[in-house]
Amino acid sequence: MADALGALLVERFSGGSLRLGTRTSPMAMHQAQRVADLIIGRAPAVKVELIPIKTSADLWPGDLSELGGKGTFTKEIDRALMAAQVDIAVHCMKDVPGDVPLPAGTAFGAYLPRDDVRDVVVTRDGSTLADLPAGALVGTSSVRRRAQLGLYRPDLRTERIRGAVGSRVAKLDTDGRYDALILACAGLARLEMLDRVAEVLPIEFLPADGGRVAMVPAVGAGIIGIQARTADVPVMQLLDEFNHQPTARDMLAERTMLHMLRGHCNSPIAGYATTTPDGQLSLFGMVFNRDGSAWARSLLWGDPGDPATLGSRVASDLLHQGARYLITATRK
Ligand SMILES: NCc1[nH]cc(CCC(=O)O)c1CC(=O)O
Repeated sequence: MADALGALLVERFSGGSLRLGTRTSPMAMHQAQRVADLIIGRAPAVKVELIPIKTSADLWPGDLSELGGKGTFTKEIDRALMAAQVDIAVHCMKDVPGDVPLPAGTAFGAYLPRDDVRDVVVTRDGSTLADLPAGALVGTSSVRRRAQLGLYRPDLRTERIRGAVGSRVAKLDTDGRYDALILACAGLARLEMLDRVAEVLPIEFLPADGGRVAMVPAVGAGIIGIQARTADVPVMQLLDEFNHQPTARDMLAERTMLHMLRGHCNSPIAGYATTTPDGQLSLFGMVFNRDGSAWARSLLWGDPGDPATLGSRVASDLLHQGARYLITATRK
């Protein structure tokens, strides 16, 4: 069979290379290389070039909420994509804002199969959260993680820690300030640092589980999305071949919920969709106040053919429970 798309891509990039925009951290570069390898595997005649782009979030050492919040991880890359300085952009979906529309004329054409969604505990000596005494200091910049720690372990203290994942772990090891970090399992896996995982946190609180701290994942956790210009037909067709349907379903359910909650980047919102063994799509959503002492939660099932409806049902349920109040109360 003639490879029509292959030929189309060769023609499209005959004058140069397919340029892939990415953030510059080791984790981002690893993800970008994964996407580059996929493209090279599919269309070996097309040259692929990684274009590392520093975003305002990477350049700003302080609190992200002071930077204006919206899209600090994506703004500069969005701009390069719209100006056709890059042809695709690779993002952690967790970092793509839910309260602003995607830049006009761009869309996520592919989601790669979802990686582990769970958060993990990293300590110097491998001790778990249960081992940490009252007053121990946990490093995390995530309002979602802080609220859930507050809900289950209000005796622990938390403090913001920023920077690339590898440098956070180095800081934990060397400066003795933090007793533990909470990080994404997927990020550590991409950095080949899974040996540092002291405890994988469950995504649900189960008394039978010894009452361990639960961490409902962030919307989009473990999902790499590939964005392109919708008018760029050959590229959009290529992305469509890479798109993993079950992951795309999860993503649509979770992000519909996030849009309807109008969550800003500083709102403690968690959401996790998955296909259950009986073929239904489930979505678990939670919204917290800052210290986790107040929250709303919803778990609903729906038709896997219509993830958006499930997302909006869970959002409505959360809104009926006062989610909007929780979100506005956490806005700075
Ligand atoms: N906010 C940073 C960020 N964005 C995505 C990941 C990990 C990979 C993922 O969940 O997609 C991380 C690191 C972390 O939270 O520890």
